[in-house]
Amino acid sequence: MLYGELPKKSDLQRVKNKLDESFEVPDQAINLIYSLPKESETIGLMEAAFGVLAAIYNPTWEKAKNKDIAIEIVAKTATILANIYRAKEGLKPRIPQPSESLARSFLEAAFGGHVEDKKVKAMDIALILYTDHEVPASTTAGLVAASTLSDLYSCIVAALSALKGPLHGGAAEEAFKQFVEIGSPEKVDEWFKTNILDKKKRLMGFGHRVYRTFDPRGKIFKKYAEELASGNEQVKKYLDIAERLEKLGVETFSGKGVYPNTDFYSGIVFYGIGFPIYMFTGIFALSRTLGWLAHFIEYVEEQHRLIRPRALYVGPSQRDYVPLENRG
Ligand SMILES: CC(=O)SCCNC(=O)CCNC(=O)[C@H](O)C(C)(C)COP(=O)(O)OP(=O)(O)OC[C@H]1O[C@@H](n2cnc3c(N)ncnc32)[C@H](O)[C@@H]1OP(=O)(O)O
Ligand SMILES: O=C([O-])CC(=O)C(=O)O
Repeated sequence: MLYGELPKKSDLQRVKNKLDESFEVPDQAINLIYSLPKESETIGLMEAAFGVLAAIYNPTWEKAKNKDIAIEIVAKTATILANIYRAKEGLKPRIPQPSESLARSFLEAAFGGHVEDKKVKAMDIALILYTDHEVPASTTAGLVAASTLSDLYSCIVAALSALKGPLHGGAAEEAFKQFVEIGSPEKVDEWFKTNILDKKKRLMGFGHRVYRTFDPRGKIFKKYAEELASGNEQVKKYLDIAERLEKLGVETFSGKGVYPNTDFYSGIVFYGIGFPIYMFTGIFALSRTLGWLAHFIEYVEEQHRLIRPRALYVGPSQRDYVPLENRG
């Protein structure tokens, strides 16, 4: 993602070492997370923590250093997100430790002990599937910040703020909330009729600005949701609800090119790994951080220009200034 080529063994080891030695974050970032109310929203907490890192590190752009800073940021994102979970669950702070994968280091820091292989594998796949997707709203927001030569940590804050919305990265949480609201597979049809057909609500986890067919990542998430559902009745119930809802959604909306997107099944995977709904967008962010950084660095190093759109003024050509006291 960062270097444009698959690494040689020695390159991979160098990147892995850099990642493993970068999990520490300044105490002020962890203290800030723990000082805020437990109900605080996850992406807001990530923005706050990254604001602290931006203030303390404030790195300048240097070709020789940018990619190393990117790896440091990915490691620190895992630390921040694991500790947001721990703070919200009333657990003590814990720094991720080196392991065979970022997925394992992150999960074991969050949950505070050994995590079974099938959950680590599902997390690893989720980190890969969400890593990058061209220039969606969050990447665009971060690119605008990067184009001003703002520091890389601040660019992440910009990207996070756009990711959070339910039309973008927040959709996995909204999709899963639908499954919870429905409650059982036999209630899907009635819920769909009332909410989607009659009240004309948007079916969350469906539709995409680019795809006019099934999002290929959704099929892979579904496969891992199925694996996590085996032996877990609660996950199986949500999967059954999702499958029925998917069928009704495709029957109703495929004519408009609206199909399930990557967020439709990902929440079931995150829930199956053991995370509550409030973590879903944060996990998306943990994965997408690498893709964002690759875009920012490529843009600044290879085609840098300040991003500054113009607007076409369509109002009246002449307006007189009326003093406040004369405005009625
Ligand atoms: C990782 C990601 O960010 S993936 C996207 C995650 N977001 C969601 O799942 C939220 C739900 N989806 C949506 O709101 C939209 O599909 C978006 C914002 C993602 C993309 O929207 P656009 O490409 O701009 O589609 P647009 O809003 O123009 O809709 C086109 C038509 O499809 C319909 N449509 C699009 N998405 C949906 C949906 N989820 N449910 C019902 N109808 C939909 C619209 O009502 C519209 O119908 P019309 O032509 O009869 O008015
Ligand atoms: O590409 C988009 O518009 C949304 C996105 O980030 C994704 O699908 O991963």
